[in-house]
Amino acid sequence: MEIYLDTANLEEIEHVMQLPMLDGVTTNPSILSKQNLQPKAIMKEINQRVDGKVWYQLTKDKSEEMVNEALEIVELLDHPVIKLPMGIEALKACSVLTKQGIETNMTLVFSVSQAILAAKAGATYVSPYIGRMNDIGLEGLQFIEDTVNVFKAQEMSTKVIGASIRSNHDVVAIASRGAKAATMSLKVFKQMLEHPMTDKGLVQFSEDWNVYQNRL
Ligand SMILES: O=C(CO)[C@@H](O)[C@H](O)[C@H](O)[C@H](O)COP(=O)(O)O
Repeated sequence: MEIYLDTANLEEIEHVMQLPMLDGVTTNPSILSKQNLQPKAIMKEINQRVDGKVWYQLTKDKSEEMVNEALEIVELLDHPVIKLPMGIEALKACSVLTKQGIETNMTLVFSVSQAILAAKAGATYVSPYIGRMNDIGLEGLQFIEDTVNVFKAQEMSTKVIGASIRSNHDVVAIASRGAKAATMSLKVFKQMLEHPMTDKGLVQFSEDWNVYQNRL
């Protein structure tokens, strides 16, 4: 399973990016807007700190402009993934970028039919937003399962990446339903990593070891 950090915060990225299980960093306009640098400057800074894929979401409306924006960003990154917000113009741009060998992600996908169209346009990934679906009473996990099943049945190679993930339990739930990737905040990543019983066990082992060493 691919695991991404959903952030443009350089301190957060430096804090964990050396860990080998992280596959890169995903961003979107809201995430970038929290920084005080121009978007291209932030993307370059992220790229310097990440040994993996760096995802950038296009901001233009028309497919031609989207393709041009994507090509400018691709120049700046070692392993770019271009995110396109679901829509007719994005589908057109996606297919152009795919034909040029650029990895793409159709984001803001909220129905299986949208996911099918994204896959047909050649998207490398589609992003269902689990948290935001659950917030409005939709079944985020069922959606992941249905999309994975349709892709399997149709032999479509597009991967499902779970986005808008709110806890480590969401990560496990989407993994067990066949999502190939997840993107999450540092908080959720830490939830995946840490457990109070691990901490308690470490303290106990260390105390027992010290007692044993002092006795010898
Ligand atoms: O779509 C991707 C990655 O494919 C993400 O970067 C995605 O934009 C973010 O996970 C969401 O915007 C975060 O959603 P939320 O936590 O604000 O509900």
